Amino acid sequence: MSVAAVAVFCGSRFGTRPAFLAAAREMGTGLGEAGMRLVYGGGDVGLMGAVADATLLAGGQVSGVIPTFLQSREVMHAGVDDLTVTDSMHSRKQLMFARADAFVVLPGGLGTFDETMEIVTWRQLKLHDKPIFIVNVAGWADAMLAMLDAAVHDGFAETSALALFEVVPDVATVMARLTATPRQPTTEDVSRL
Ligand SMILES: Nc1ncnc2c1ncn2[C@@H]1O[C@H](COP(=O)(O)O)[C@@H](O)[C@H]1O
Repeated sequence: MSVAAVAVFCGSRFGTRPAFLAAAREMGTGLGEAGMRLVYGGGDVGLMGAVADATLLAGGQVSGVIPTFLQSREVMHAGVDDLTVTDSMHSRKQLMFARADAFVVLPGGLGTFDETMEIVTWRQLKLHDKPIFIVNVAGWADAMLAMLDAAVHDGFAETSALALFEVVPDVATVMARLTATPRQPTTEDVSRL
């Protein structure tokens, strides 16, 4: 069975290039059409909102997880099937992790970098073994990937750290990989965080 639920990390802004919004919409449409549930940050802003809107438009299911203090800043999405309000950023991230079988990173800013590094380092610590895909739309992730390469070059990470995630060029490729990826167990992972 392929993955059932996919957490998407991406920007709360649209970014400057049209390719970013196009990728977010394509991602949401792909998940909806594939019958995979979107797990995301629960906001109705930027690329986050665009992924959720496109998933819903394609007939898909959406789980949003938003902390109380961001409810107004990220404009909690009123249209999602299942919206959970958490008491902290940490519990938001933990719940998103628990609900997802795989992680997809689309273009974004500091929050997206934080979420990406956390889920990668949790895998490095063997707290989970769920697949992580970084979609390098229009090269937006080049600088982040260069930083990781530098960590290996400078002796702060093993070369094997670069295999904790997979870099794909576009949404079509990540959808093909998600479809081919068997579902991983979820509950045991959560209890160790
Ligand atoms: N420090 C943060 N840790 C986790 N998540 C964060 C943090 N700062 C912002 N976020 C969330 O990430 C997404 C995207 O943020 P961008 O900065 O636009 O990439 C958003 O839901 C933030 O709440």
